[in-house]
Amino acid sequence: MTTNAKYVLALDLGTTGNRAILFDKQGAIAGQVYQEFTQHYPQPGWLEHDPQEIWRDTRDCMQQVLKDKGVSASEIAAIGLTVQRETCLLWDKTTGEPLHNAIVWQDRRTAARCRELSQQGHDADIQQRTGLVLDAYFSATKLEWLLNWVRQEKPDTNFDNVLAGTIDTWILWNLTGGKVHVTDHSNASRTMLMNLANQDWDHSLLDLFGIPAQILPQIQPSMGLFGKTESSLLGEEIPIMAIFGDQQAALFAHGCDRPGMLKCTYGTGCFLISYTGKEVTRSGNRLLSTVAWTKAANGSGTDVAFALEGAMFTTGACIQWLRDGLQLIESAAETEPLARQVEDTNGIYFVPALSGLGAPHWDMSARGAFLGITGGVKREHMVRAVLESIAYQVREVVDAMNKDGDTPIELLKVDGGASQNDFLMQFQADVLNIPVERPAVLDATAQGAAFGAGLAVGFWDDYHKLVNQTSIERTFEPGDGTKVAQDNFISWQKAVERAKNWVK
Ligand SMILES: Nc1ncnc2c1ncn2[C@@H]1O[C@H](COP(=O)(O)OP(=O)(O)O)[C@@H](O)[C@H]1O
Ligand SMILES: O=P(O)(O)OC[C@H](O)CO
Repeated sequence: MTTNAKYVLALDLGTTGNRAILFDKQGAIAGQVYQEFTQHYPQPGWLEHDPQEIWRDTRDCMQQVLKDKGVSASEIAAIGLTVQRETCLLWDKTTGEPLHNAIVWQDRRTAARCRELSQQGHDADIQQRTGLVLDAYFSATKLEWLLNWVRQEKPDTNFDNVLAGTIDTWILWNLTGGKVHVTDHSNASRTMLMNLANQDWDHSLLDLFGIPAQILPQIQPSMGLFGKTESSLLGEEIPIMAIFGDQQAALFAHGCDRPGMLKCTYGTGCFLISYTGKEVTRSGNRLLSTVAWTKAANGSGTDVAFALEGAMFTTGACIQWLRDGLQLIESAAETEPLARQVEDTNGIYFVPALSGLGAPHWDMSARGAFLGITGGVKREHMVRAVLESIAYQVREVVDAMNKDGDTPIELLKVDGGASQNDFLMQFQADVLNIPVERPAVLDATAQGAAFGAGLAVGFWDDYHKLVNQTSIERTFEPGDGTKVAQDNFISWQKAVERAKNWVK
């Protein structure tokens, strides 16, 4: 680390947009640049991203934030990278060209393949090995699909030149000028190809999905040196010192490093994660066992922290759909005043299953629905019903976590883009009947990546001091709406049952 290091640079590459954020020595945001990017929907239930667009935006955001703030590369101690998980791609290492768009975690094109694997009796074995529920959400069947597509559409492809990876691996490879092909344990644990017991690629699963081991990246601890940026990128080499899946990064930023501590991130989807300790904990209620983060142990080996997770696929994505699909609103922020203009939803319920349902249902064939529409329903009711449905989903996952754990959840720590919606947060506190605590820095994913990188490079030295200085901006206490919200939750669950198994 250079002596004049003043910042850590976090690259937070989400499903909706990419961000570069500078964090100063106090752990506060010193500057940021954000760019939303294109969602490609080639068929119903499919979703792709252009990997080159993600890389270009990442590079531009990085260069722009330095320029805006007049910061030089020598002032950056390290880079921390955090990404949307499971989304994966193949590329040619000689040309750097992707062979196909990246298939996004929300994409359901491999649902039939998952059902086939389930009929063949693979569920329990896959869950035992990976901690995950057999579902199209994870990378394994997406990579299988991509490989089959290449074999069919580009039969001359030389697979010795093909590399595979999740978004962290793709960006790391580009940041390092094509030198480093690596991922970290938190991202690898979401591929459905990593064995939780030894945190390495599971060869029987690679065989099952027909994935050649040599195209996969090496797996490294989440905190430690991954490589250095190519000097032409920012003027000087900068070490990349941390990589996390974005949801695990947020857990790290919230200081959740003791069993029972948990957080919920409200982004494109909602992800409730609870730190469980140094051993794998298994859920009896269809939650995922996953790696929280890892670091090289003193001496030898790796220290591994595990978590339980409830993943809800489309929450902020439904707000984007109101804006871009239905064109019912002009901005996400507008949902709050609109929802407040009406007393209730006028009897309608929204099922936010735009990409099927994740935890605790795991129904790949559920689809979104408005139920209970009558002639008096206005756009304000529809907007309100969408916001309420986000909170109801979180309630279902909190219920599942409560069934799994010995101690009931008494507080929900939140973050993410949609957590800035006060109406939603108050409704969340009401429907859970517990307080909801919102930090001043809503981008906990970026903060987690920065903290991991800064601690690994010695820019900061005390994790607990760092996370404790993050201030709470507001706590939402359960209010007058609690009884009604809880009654309506029961009706909403009935609506969800109607929308399940929709696509045959
Ligand atoms: N005020 C708001 N009310 C509701 N949703 C919001 C609000 N602001 C942002 N969002 C939603 O939050 C999401 C973006 O949050 P972010 O944490 O950046 O997501 P990601 O990391 O998935 O890209 C978008 O889906 C957007 O619609
Ligand atoms: O893009 P986000 O922040 O909603 O996160 C996406 C998750 O990582 C998908 O598992």
